[in-house]
Amino acid sequence: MSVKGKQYSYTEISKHNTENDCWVAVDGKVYDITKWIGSHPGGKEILLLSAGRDVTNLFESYHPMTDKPVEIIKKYEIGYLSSYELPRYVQKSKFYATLKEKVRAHFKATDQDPQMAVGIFARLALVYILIGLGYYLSHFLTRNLFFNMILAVVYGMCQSLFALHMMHDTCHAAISHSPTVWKWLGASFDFFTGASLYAWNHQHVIGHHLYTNIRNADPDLGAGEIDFRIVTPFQPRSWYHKYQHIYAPILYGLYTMKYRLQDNETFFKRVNGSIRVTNPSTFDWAAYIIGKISFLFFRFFVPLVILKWNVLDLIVCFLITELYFGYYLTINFQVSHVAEDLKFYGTSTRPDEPAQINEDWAILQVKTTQDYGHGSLICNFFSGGLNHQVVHHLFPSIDQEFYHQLVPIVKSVCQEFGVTYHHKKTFYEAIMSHINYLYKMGNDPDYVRKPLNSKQE
Ligand code: HEM
Repeated sequence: MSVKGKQYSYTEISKHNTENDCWVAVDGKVYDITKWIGSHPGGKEILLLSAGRDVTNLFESYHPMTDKPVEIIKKYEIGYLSSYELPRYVQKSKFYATLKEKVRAHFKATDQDPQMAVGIFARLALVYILIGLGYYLSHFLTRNLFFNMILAVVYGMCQSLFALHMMHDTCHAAISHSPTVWKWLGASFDFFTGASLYAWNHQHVIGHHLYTNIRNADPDLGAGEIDFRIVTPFQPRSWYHKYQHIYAPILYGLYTMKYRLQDNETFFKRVNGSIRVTNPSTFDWAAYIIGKISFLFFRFFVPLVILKWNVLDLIVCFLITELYFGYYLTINFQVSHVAEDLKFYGTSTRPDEPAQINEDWAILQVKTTQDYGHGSLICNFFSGGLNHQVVHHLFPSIDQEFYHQLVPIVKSVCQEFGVTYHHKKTFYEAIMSHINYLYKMGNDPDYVRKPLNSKQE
């Protein structure tokens, strides 16, 4: 058997996940890209995150403007992938290729660089100033509890904008072409918020974006058979789910606190929900440890020891900031994916052989995602462009400032291929659609849709 005809299981390729031994799988083929890592224009960090995995859809969605990677990777082919760790998409349509062609033509015609929007550095500077100012005002300005509670909200807002304008674009390599810029901006997220970008990269880039709304694969849907919410047709219903439209949105506030704790699992247990975590580098470890120390120092040591805050006042203000930050981020993501008319995929329990999703990856992104508030500068700024979530999922490495330009292109290709593009006029409509969905899933057993997994159809 020739080397290229050899079959490899996912357990075999998962062992090759270091700089000196790096394999990936794309479209059912296995590639040993160890020699290419140092030459990758997108940097070695993003390849190491992908190492030892099936990265078909990352490979397709992170090179939207060029076919060069397809040519290069051919040289490194060593065989075939014989089994899968996570669900795989068994449909391949011309939808994404057609869309990418039109998007490329758009950037060429308008002479714009998708990762270098005009306002990009001004926006970055603004959110860095805001997070510093938010911290200063909420801790140093006054000792009046009432004003401090208001300022705690302001600080929560500053952290949210920092995450949505800096961290989120950075994790998707959507700011500049420099892997060094992504690395250091990413580390500054750990420093300023105490949450790990390395953990987020696994949850969001490797998990959520590749397996959107697929039960037991998308980490944003929660794992385990019993969850505090029932949002997919594959979960057992419990009596308390009747009230999930009331309590779930309240619990969303705990998200950032839970997230910081979950970082520890990512680093020590090497798992993030359904996603296997690869070995963190010394840099990742340093960012994580410094992030936790700076969090404890700035959020507790400075106010309690240096500024001599009353403990109870600090706890109240700390919780307000955190709850606000938690709500802001979670609601932003939930209204885009967990709402009426959106699709969910998967199986009730994780089988030995994971689900085959009878769908094309790019089309699934459109079916599982909704936009809101197109044309509203307020929605655009305060959501970090994620009111154009469909475009973001299809082109994660394109800067958020371009999303609104791409919406008409995506809509026209959706129309051509008969795919419904979901859009709510306002944020209020989007949020109500999320709450209604929670209500219907919790209260109407008939609302549970037919499973969309090919294995169960
Ligand atoms: C495994 C084989 C891969 C090959 C052969 C490859 C090849 C390339 C090439 C040739 C470029 C330069 C593109 C240009 O000239 O515009 C590039 C850029 C890039 N790649 Fe990859 N790539 C691979 C995997 C990946 C994966 C899995 C990811 C995502 C997780 C990724 C993310 C990026 C990014 C972010 C850039 C930078 C784009 C820019 O700033 O212009 N690559 N890659």
